[in-house]
Amino acid sequence: MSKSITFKIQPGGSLQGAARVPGDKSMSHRSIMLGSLADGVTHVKGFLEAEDALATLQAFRDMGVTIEGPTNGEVTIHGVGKHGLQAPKNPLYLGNSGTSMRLLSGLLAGQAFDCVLTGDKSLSGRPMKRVTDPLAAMGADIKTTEKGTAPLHITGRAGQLNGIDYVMPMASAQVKSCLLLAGMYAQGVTTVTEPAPTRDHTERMLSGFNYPVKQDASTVSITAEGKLTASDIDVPSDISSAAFFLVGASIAPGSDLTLHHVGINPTRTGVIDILRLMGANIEVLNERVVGGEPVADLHVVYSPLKGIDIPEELVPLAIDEFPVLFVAAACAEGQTRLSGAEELRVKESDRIQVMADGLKILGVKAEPTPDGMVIQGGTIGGGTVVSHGDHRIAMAFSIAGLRASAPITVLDCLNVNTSFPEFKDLVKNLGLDLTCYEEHIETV
Ligand SMILES: O=C(O)C1=C[C@@H](OP(=O)(O)O)[C@@H](O)[C@H](O)C1
Ligand SMILES: C=C(OP(=O)(O)O)C(=O)O
Repeated sequence: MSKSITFKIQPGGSLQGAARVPGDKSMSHRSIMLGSLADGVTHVKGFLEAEDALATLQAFRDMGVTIEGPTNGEVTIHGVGKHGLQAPKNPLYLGNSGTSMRLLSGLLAGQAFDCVLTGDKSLSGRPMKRVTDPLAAMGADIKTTEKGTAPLHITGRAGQLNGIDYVMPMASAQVKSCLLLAGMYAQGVTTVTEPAPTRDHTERMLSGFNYPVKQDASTVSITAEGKLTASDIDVPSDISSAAFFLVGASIAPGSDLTLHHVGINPTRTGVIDILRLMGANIEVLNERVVGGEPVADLHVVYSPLKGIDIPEELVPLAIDEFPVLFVAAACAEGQTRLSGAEELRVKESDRIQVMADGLKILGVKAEPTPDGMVIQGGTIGGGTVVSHGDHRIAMAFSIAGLRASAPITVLDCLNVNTSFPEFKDLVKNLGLDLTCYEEHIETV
């Protein structure tokens, strides 16, 4: 038996009140990784209790790390030190999580044991050569399928990795982080240069654990000369989860919403910049720094949006927010054009094609291009769309219901649990008329 989840959304409504969305997914992954490799005990608050981050947590338990929790977002990690991981008895199953697989491939390349990384159907179709090629140049031994996908068979090359100077062909925080983690086990200096700024949580958290990392403009360097000292971590709310509500309140007349304690690291705030360029009314309040990461409360009030050409430099800073930004564009007056976003085609689904298909079903003029989309704003109708098992597509089409003229049914929503299990309850409490149907399907 397998489970299938369908969301049915009645049209209209507005988002009102205040909420704290769950913890940042990127930081939750990294808190487990660095906490496990640290000397001492790390306490994490605000940990994201969703499938992706839990897959990372389970992987480290499988490698012998004692981890207590999560209980109400609190996790206690009994660090085993940089060289203390043990060989897992079985392949490490990483579910739907690209971050887990790509970061772990780097971290495990230089260990004293072999292991296999596997994932679900979506993760098993995502490109891994982007990490295994530069890792091979460092001396790693990782086998992929012929297509360059998982499962990854890693032969541990303890003491045999060498630092490289790598200029990334794409703006990817996962590739950058993978190489930095491998660099912690390599001889000499590992240097990564990015073509555009991407999220820097790995660099910040390494510094928070007292591990030396050198940053100079678009280049980050690391060596094996260092150790991680346990450090308490307070994970703020995930701006990528907050984005659904920022867009929802911006498009639904009558909305007035405050989102508390949201991470506003400048490498993540592209969604605020893009929405403001479109005319959104978003205030950033009570800015503060918590555990080396900037945090604020976000106040958003409905405001009519207009179409824009999205500046390409904002793309990596809003990379996970495009599904819901496409919904904002569909509600805006005039045309919105996105380019330079070909990375969207290799996420949990092809987010350009899947969003264009769904928007067309809802009567929106949306034309996919190889690296983006052109959307003519106007009205959103009703219909049945498919999320293709992609959490962000499921949540984006749910938010579209706020401005739809007829009910929207979103099929295949189980994967919302990978990043935001509380989404359906929270969005309902704030004003969206969403009903969740669960079906059990016979599998052969
Ligand atoms: O490093 C991270 O935590 C992430 C980086 C991004 O992926 P890419 O590096 O593939 O852009 C993003 O899409 C993903 O959700 C999380
Ligand atoms: C792309 C995403 O995550 P990952 O790459 O970790 O699967 C996401 O959460 O939108």
